[in-house]
Amino acid sequence: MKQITAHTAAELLAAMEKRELSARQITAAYLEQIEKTDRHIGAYLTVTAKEALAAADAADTARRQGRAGSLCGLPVAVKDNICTAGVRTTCASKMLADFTPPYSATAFKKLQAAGAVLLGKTNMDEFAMGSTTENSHFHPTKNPVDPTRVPGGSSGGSAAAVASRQAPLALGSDTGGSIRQPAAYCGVVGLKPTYGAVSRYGLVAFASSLDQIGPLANTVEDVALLYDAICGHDPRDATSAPRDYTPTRTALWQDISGLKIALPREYFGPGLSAPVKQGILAAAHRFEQLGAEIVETTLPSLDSALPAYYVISSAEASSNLARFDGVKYGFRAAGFTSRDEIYLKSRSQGFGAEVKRRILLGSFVLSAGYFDAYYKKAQQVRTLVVQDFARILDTCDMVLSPVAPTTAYKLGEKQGDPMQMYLGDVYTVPVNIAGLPAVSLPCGRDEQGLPVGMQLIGRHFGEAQILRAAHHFAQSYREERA
Ligand SMILES: NC(=O)C[C@H](N)C(=O)O
Repeated sequence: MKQITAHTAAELLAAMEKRELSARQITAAYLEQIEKTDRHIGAYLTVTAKEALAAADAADTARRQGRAGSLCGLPVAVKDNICTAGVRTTCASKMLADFTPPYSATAFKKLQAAGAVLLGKTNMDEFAMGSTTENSHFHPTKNPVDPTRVPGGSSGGSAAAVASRQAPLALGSDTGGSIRQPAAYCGVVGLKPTYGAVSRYGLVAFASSLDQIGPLANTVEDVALLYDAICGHDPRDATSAPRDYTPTRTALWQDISGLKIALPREYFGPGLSAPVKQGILAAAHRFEQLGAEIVETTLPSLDSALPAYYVISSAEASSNLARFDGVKYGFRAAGFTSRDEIYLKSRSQGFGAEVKRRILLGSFVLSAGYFDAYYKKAQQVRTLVVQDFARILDTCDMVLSPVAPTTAYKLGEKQGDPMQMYLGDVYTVPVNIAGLPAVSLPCGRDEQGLPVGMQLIGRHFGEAQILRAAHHFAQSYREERA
């Protein structure tokens, strides 16, 4: 018999439906796995063991009484920038190290309403700024595939939790690749939903025009299951899209023959490593064998999307993070003699180096005299990126793309070189800039056995279609490896 934690969420759900397993057994098994392995991985910042077992019992009761929601009894890990009422939500920052929110994010409320069980809160780069989870105030997270390497970021804790079987499902957030890149580095599946598909209410804001909450799991089906539970209109988020969301999970098995998949040639420029290039080309070939058509195309805005992202996201961050001033809530430095000194000392001591870098960069590009040259220009580039994708997706169903230029690198390798770190986001940020959905999933391994990821970028609200293509790909890829 397989260990409980070796199952997919869909399998666990089926086992609970047949009364072969209880939510308590499942939750206890994951808590035990956390206890055993998280010392070496560092995926979690907070583990809510007692509350999880109580929630599992409540889920078992609900199921017995015929009130089981779509995630009834399934454990889930939640990134620590998603507010959970009564449970510490730190954003992996000293600034919020003792912050317990009085309310929950809508996405988390939806999980609870569906019967999910919170296992704990996962590590991340401080305020989601970074690509390695090394920018956490608390500790770095290690990649479960090779603990000398980074798990990616900023949702590195969520990806590592799923990859090390410390959770079957996890929520992350993605501003410029923060779900997709750690999924790729850890060899799991992650979805960045269409901007507006999942409520941002209760997600601590980094860059409001780019942030989205999304699911991570070991299979495409589990990602679909979790996405179906969290998407939907929310009047508390003014950018949430009022529309009908049809379940994506049930559509996964529909045929994909005849799908048109675009492959822009700019992806293959300098910087793309050989193993990732091979993985993407092999994936394209596999899609052709599955009956899809690969269409070569161009994405001329690719190179300018990256600087535009860092201008826009930092500008928005400098404004969003102004609320952390040592007065209303969060960290307050000791030894001040004036109001200005509270601000100055609290922010100087409460934020880490990367967060300060982004605030400075953001304030600079918004300042009088520089606004037109940087911020306005970046917004113009944003329009070009939107137009590029619109042109491609007018005739093609989706775009096939690398997730990151390389596989997971060593801990500490890029820590002192922020520019190198930023360059790793070249393939993921255009998707946020255009507000499109994209799923990241494994498509190969390099010589050292490290996972290579690919992403499928869809039309706005085209989650069902990209998940379907990803599911077919993963099925055939797994069959071959087995
Ligand atoms: N937040 C993200 O999506 C990660 C991106 N690497 C950033 O630092 O902005």
